[in-house]
Amino acid sequence: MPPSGRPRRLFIIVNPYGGKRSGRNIFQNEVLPLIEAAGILYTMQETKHRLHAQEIAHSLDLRKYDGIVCVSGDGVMVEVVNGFLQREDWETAIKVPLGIIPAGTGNGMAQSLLHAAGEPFSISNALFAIIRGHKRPLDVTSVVQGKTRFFSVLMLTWGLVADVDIESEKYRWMGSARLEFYFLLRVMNLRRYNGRVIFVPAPGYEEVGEPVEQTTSCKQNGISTGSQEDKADDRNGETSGYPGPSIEEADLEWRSLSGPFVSVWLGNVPFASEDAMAAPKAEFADGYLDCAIIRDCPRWDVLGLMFQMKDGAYVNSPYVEYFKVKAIRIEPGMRVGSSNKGGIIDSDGEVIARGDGSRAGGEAEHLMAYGPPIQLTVDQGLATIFSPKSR
Ligand SMILES: Nc1ncnc2c1ncn2[C@@H]1O[C@H](COP(=O)(O)OP(=O)(O)OP(=O)(O)O)[C@@H](O)[C@H]1O
Repeated sequence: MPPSGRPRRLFIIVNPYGGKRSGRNIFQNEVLPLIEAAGILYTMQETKHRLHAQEIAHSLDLRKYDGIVCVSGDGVMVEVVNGFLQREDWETAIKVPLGIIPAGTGNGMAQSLLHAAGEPFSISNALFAIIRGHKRPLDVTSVVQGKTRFFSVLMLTWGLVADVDIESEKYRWMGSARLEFYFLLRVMNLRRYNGRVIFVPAPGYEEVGEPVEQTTSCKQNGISTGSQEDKADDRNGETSGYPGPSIEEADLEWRSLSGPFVSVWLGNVPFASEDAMAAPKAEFADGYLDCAIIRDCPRWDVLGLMFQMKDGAYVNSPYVEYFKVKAIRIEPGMRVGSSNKGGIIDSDGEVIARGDGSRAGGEAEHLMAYGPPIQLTVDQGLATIFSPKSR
């Protein structure tokens, strides 16, 4: 990379399938002319299937490029992060700057970056950020259950939001109205999930929830902690690459909130999509996750909260508990009134656990089981992302 920080050589991954299937057009008509005018050399590759971007990021010769740009939704960029962190040379790989040109349904990262710099959401603004070469560090969250890991840079949802996002897929023929339609259906028949979240609060949030007696260790809960022992297991076992941050249980003050929950939303960046500011106080590299949790809430108030999502004002409601954590463990339970129906846990658009007894047509087996605890730990500023210069 030249001293100016401007990239000279980029690897560009285009998802022709995401969003309105416009990735290829956006690349040809909006990205290519500006990349060429800026004198940037590039290699372009279209994704051919799910997890293709992860495979590319896992095997690419990164010495040849100053950055990897995704013309896609958030999902493909998250695959790239996971591919980087599964490499033997993950420590170098994860420092390769990522760029995002919004071409998906969920464009939360692009909107978060542009909004933070006071710039309107547009493809050209996202592209200028990459060409200018400004960068910022980005937190990476390790989502862990036993020896299974997923790396997230955006969010994790359990309860109402995950149910609406995932279960409304069957109404895709409605276009974007499917989300509002299904949300209304869910509000009229509001589900609440039993369970508990335990967490290490960020400074300033030490009073949230109840203190937890530290008698159960992560190990007993089936959580791999990134300890020396786990790192040895990783070397011998199926996992190579980044083992996740190390957390020393005994030194941490854990607190808890018990369900039932209507919605649990954990965010690393402010926007979940172009028009949903789910975590208004989230920062890219503060080393914390923002939690917005709704427990008891009358159903028509839930509806009101959704109308205040655009600018993040919903977090001021007395029905929303909003706080920051360094680590959080979700212990997901069954729906209130049911002994066998659990919910959905979705991280960065990927269903990672599903306890509702169904598997949508063609959906791959889920990464994690619904029921055992799932732990999230944040690694401050581990990744790097091209970003418009902050104000
Ligand atoms: N050629 C392809 N065929 C099918 N799926 C693909 C292809 N290329 C990528 N994918 C998958 O498409 C999914 C969504 O991609 P992307 O991140 O671009 O959009 P999104 O906004 O997250 O989701 P979507 O627009 O599909 O709702 C990813 O899980 C990715 O693995």
